[in-house]
Formats: sequence, structure tokens, C-alpha cells
Amino acid sequence: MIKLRDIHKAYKTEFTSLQVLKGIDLDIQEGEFASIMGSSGSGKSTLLNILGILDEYDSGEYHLAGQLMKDLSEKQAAYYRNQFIGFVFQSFNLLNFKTAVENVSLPLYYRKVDRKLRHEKAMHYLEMVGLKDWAGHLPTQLSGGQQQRVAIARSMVTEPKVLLADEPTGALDTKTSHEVMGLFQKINEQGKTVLIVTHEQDIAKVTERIIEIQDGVILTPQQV
Ligand SMILES: Nc1ncnc2c1ncn2[C@@H]1O[C@H](COP(=O)(O)OP(=O)(O)OP(=O)(O)O)[C@@H](O)[C@H]1O
Repeated sequence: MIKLRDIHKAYKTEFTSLQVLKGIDLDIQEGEFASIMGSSGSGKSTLLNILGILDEYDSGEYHLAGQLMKDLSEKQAAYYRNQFIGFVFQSFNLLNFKTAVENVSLPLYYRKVDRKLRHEKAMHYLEMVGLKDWAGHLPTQLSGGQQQRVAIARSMVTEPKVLLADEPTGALDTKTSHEVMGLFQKINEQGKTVLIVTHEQDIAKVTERIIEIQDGVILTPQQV
């Protein structure tokens, strides 16, 4: 599903260049449930943003579902992102003036899905995350864990093949974190490829595979 070869990425300003990814090689098979672990600044989010086609890389190759992701136009990038990727963020990124069901259905609005179908699908995914009865609530009326569930439902509503989550439990307490991880597990069991960035060992342990990143490279199993 995902194949990275010798990926390099630097953040450049006029006078400085910070090399963040220094030759990433990684294969993720369809249906995997994996986490990317590493200390702060090791390049986890940078890597996830490249995987999610939210950012570009400088050199190397990224193949998503057999397709090389390089020099894409805005339109092409949006196409692959919409087609393949769901994204969940640490800070939920919900619209506070929209209800839970409106938040979940928003990606379908952008896809010009008609109102009735949008609502049906959004309700289906809200039910999947256990929030059917909270559909009419605003994010501010929900707990952090509930808000993250809404965000997960929103990421699933377009039926992506790959779900990427950047520190999805970073703003949650331990109990709620494990409930949210249980939800990712359930989503993975339904056949989705799920990749989670975390710096917490006990969160990573929930996944089937832990990928360790250190100073811009992935450690081999022998190094971990
Ligand atoms: N847009 C940017 N412009 C310049 N430097 C950046 C940018 N984004 C990240 N960096 C720098 O790149 C390095 C890696 O950042 P990244 O966010 O990928 O690390 P991380 O492993 O996800 O860290 P954390 O766990 O703290 O989120 C850091 O030194 C960071 O300051």
C-alpha cells in the first residue's frame, strides 16, 4: 500500500536548511495496524504529512497503491488524498459551530454528495464510533474523547484505504486514549490500513507493528 525509498526532506528558509528526513525506507502492507514512534523532533509528523500528501519531499520515492507521488499538481494531490487517505489530528480540528453530524458529513459536502446520502453516511459512521445519540451536539458540548471520535468518524466517511493519525491521543487522558485506540483497532479489523504517530510506548503497543524513527531515519528491528 505504501512504499518509501530513500525519502529526504529539509525545511529551508533563505539562510538555513534543516534536514529532517535523512533517507527513509518503509513498506506498509494493506491492512496493517502500525505506529511510528520517536522522540520529539525526530521527524514523525513530517513523515506522516508526506504520507498524507499534505507536504512534499525533496528526493527519494513514495509509492501509494502503486502510484508514484511526486511533482503532483494541486488537483492531483487532492485527488489522491481524497481517494486514499483519512487524517486524524491531535487537536481534533472540528468546526465548533457545526454539530457532530454536520462535521462528519462535511467531507461529503465537498464531494458534492447529496444532502440525504451525506446525512445517512455521517450517521452510519457516528454510530460506528458510538456517538449516534450525540449527533446534534456541538463539539464544545462533547468531551475530548467524544470529539476525537467525531473526528475519526469524519476521517472514515469518505471510506479511505489508509487512516493516518498524528498523536491522536495526545490531548486525552489514559483511559480515553485506550478507548480511542480500541476504535482504531476496530477500524483496522474492518480492513483499513491504520498508521498512528505517537511518542507514548503504551499507545504504540496497541498496534501490531512499531516503527521507530530516530533523527530522521528508521531504525531496523536490530537497532530497536
Ligand atoms: N514547517 C516547518 N518549518 C520549519 N521547520 C519545521 C517545520 N515543521 C517541522 N519543523 C522542524 O522539523 C523537525 C521535525 O519536526 P516534526 O514535527 O516532524 O517532528 P516530530 O517527531 O513529529 O516531533 P513532535 O513529537 O514534537 O511533534 C523539528 O526540529 C521541527 O522544528
